[in-house]
Amino acid sequence: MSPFFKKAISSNNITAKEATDAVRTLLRYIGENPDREGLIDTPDRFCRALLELTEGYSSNPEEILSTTFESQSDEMILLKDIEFTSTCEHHLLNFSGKAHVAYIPSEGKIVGLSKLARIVDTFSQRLQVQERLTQQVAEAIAKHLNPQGVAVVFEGTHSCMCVRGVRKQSAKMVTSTMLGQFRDSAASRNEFMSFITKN
Ligand SMILES: Nc1nc2c(ncn2[C@@H]2O[C@H](COP(=O)(O)OP(=O)(O)OP(=O)(O)O)[C@@H](O)[C@H]2O)c(=O)[nH]1
Ligand SMILES: [Zn+2]
Repeated sequence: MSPFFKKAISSNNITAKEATDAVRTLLRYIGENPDREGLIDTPDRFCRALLELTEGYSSNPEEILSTTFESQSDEMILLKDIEFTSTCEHHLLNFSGKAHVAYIPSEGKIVGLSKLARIVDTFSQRLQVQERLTQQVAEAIAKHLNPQGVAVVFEGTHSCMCVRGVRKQSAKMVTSTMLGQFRDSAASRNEFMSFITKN
């Protein structure tokens, strides 16, 4: 392993050697030889990939949503079909799909559209279950923008159900969190649902 990578993957008081040794153990656990040519750099790559997939732990939702703009709008603002990719905390396997995020501003306080996608990334790039991911995105927007309502839907395909276990390739999990006006008003909820189901 190069000294650069040794330094790069030390994290949370765990040294690169401890982390890569753990992966070497797992490789031996499945009957592989971690010293064969094709696997020699794999523990290092795996640790770097895992850090990359969980870099949302070091991103701060409050900071992302801190730049706001004034607008007279009090209508629903929706960003739909936001690709997300996350890691299931039960199996450490990928789940991914699309998220749809809407809010109804209050006091004319809006955010740049990309920030909604950044919030999705922040919480996706952690070990997750889809229900909590959905709720965290909605609650972060509710907390930092104080809007009249927030609606969040995630549609995800879980590798742990596709490539192993029950092996259902087409099954999709759909989760939603509705807050404020989207929870209280069927009309607002229906408007949101009709937008996200339209092409
Ligand atoms: N509710 C929920 N369940 C999830 C999510 N991701 C994975 N799971 C499920 O987590 C469960 C873990 O169940 P266990 O019985 O402990 O694990 P397992 O023996 O590997 O289960 P199988 O996947 O059924 O083989 C499985 O049913 C997975 O389908 C998620 O985001 N939300
Ligand atoms: Zn899983």
